[in-house]
Amino acid sequence: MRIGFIGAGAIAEALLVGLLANNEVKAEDVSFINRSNYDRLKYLRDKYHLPSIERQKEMLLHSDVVLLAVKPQIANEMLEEWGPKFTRNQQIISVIAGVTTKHIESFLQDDISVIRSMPNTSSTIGMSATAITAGTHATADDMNRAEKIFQGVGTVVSLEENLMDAVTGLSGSGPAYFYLMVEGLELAAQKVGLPREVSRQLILQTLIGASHMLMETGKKPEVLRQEITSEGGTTAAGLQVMEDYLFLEGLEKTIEAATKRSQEMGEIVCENKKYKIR
Ligand SMILES: NC(=O)C1=CN([C@@H]2O[C@H](COP(=O)(O)OP(=O)(O)OC[C@H]3O[C@@H](n4cnc5c(N)ncnc54)[C@H](OP(=O)(O)O)[C@@H]3O)[C@@H](O)[C@H]2O)C=CC1
Ligand SMILES: O=C(O)[C@@H]1CCC=N1
Repeated sequence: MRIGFIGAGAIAEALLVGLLANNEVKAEDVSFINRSNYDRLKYLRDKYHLPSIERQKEMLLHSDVVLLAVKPQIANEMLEEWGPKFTRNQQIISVIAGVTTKHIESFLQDDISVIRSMPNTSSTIGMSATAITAGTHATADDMNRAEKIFQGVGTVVSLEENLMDAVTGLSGSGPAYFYLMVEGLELAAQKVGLPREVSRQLILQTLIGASHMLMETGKKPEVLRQEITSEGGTTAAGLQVMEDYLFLEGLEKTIEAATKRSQEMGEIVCENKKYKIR
């Protein structure tokens, strides 16, 4: 399989690392193009032993799979340039937040297969939670191929497109919510006297342990939480403060806001409105 990335940023590199590590693709079959950052292309070429930058440029249009990985505000400009060049024997996979398959299809000449996806940056270590959805001309075989690509970098669910904004707000942005939580716990741990290196080790193992408990015991989170919470004990004291500070309401608002932003970004791009970064 030859795979070409339009957009050579953070998520494109994360996907490449995962795909190479899982032997889903060979370095010699990978190409990247971007807008102007030549140093970035050189970095990728040297680090992952990719073909020369000139060769990559030629290869891109002959890729079996073309991954669209530019920022939403660039999507229309990129689609105007590249859309008419794609052909029916290619498969387009977009990771662009908010942008619909219909919108991408409107730039293509043929009944080309388009799949919209939402991975996250944990692709770098093969631990992404990815959702994919089929455009008008994507066949079951195309979906299988996309599923296989993303399985190389984590787990994959296949969903109706109307759920993709919610996925973007939940698991696309999701790692950031956990990173913020780790940052907050580290600061809090310092305040109660724990050195940073020690607290980081304890927090990370607690996070890993909790996610493995959820996956391996099959118990519901509320059951596992209750198992830790002794009456009148430390956990109850901590959880009470989380409740007082409206932790759950905060999470609800967080996911709502991120989902809404994905919808808005999609509308701005798909309806060609002026893009505003807040
Ligand atoms: N980061 C994340 O966690 C996730 C991001 N996404 C989505 O992935 C997409 C990319 O995000 P991210 O990797 O963070 O973005 P980055 O800003 O890191 O990278 C964007 C890339 O697109 C290139 N580019 C810009 N304009 C063009 C153009 N006209 N033609 C070709 N290439 C172009 C840029 O090149 P240059 O530097 O030369 O301008 C740059 O290499 C976004 O749409 C985002 O919604 C999806 C899932 C998770
Ligand atoms: O913040 C963003 O818009 C992108 C989409 C999901 C993760 N990062």
